[in-house]
Amino acid sequence: MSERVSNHASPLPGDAAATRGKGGPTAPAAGAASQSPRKPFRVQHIAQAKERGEKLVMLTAYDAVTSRLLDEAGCDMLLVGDSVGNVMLGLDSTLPVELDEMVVCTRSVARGRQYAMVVADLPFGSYEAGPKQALASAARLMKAGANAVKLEGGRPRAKSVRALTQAGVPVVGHLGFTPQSVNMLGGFRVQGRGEQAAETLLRDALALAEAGAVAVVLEMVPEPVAARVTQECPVATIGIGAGARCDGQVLVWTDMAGMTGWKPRFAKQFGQVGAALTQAATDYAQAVRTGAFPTAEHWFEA
Ligand SMILES: Nc1nc2c(c(=O)[nH]1)N[C@@H](CNc1ccc(C(=O)N[C@@H](CCC(=O)O)C(=O)O)cc1)CN2
Ligand SMILES: CC(C)(CO)C(=O)C(=O)O
Ligand SMILES: [Mg+2]
Repeated sequence: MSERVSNHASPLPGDAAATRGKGGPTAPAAGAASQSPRKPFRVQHIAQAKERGEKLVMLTAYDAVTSRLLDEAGCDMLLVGDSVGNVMLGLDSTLPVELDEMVVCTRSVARGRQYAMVVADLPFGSYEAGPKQALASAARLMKAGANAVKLEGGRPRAKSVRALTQAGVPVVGHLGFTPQSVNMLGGFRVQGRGEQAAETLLRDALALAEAGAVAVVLEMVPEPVAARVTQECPVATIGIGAGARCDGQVLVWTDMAGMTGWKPRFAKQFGQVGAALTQAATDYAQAVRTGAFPTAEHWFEA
């Protein structure tokens, strides 16, 4: 059985914590005798998935603890998104996020996972000046443990995508609504509506693929347009608010897990982790105040 299929087998069976970190990245999961062991998801598996019609699964992650949990869930790729600005830093856009901050998050996520491929966003201002700047910034993310970088934009980025690719840095593109350009795009709006805009989007995707991009994220693109790009573009598309006919899907993990009250319309809550966390903290607070915690098992005798 192929490597790729094994990545779709259920994640670490049994007690994942017990097997974690003991045998290195290709260690077979305990009790998986009939299945081939899960192997690290690598760049060639992206093309393999598109070819076979197997969906790519990507979530964002910003720290080691979350990285470990999402890796155990069987995610193919973890995106260290500049959405860390919105989600973790309390900002209202991704623009203020610094490369130094992305480096810290990337290092944390890379340490937390075992199998998932780590893709790190190049933040606003760290690559737009051209291939030299893009390579210098990407190198910092790769040294921090990223396996690929993501950058926003189409044809104007083609030269940089080529330079990074030739330097050994896999690049994921990002088209449609590109949050770093929110000021130019005039708000959080669907992109690629209308024949001409759709054509532009397709040309941008083809240019990124031609320049060596290994995948392209499509954000807030009309469903039929994303489907057409997916069909005509030789590299995998990963959609967010772009319909089900993309080669894969990505969501911001806190949106997916139900950590916040607000979420974009394109996100779905697959759990109520926010409510669970609040409940746990409420129980803790009550236990402290009533003296129910700690008890002897949590303290030390002389
Ligand atoms: N947490 C969260 N933060 C994010 C993203 C995310 O994925 N989730 N992704 C990036 C930003 N992208 C968006 C995309 C859309 C919106 C948005 O505000 N959408 C409105 C309006 C959309 C419309 O109809 O035009 C809605 O109701 O869904 C906000 C940030 C970075 N920050
Ligand atoms: C997931 C995605 C594509 C949303 O804009 C992203 O780039 C991020 O989280 O930073
Ligand atoms: Mg981003």
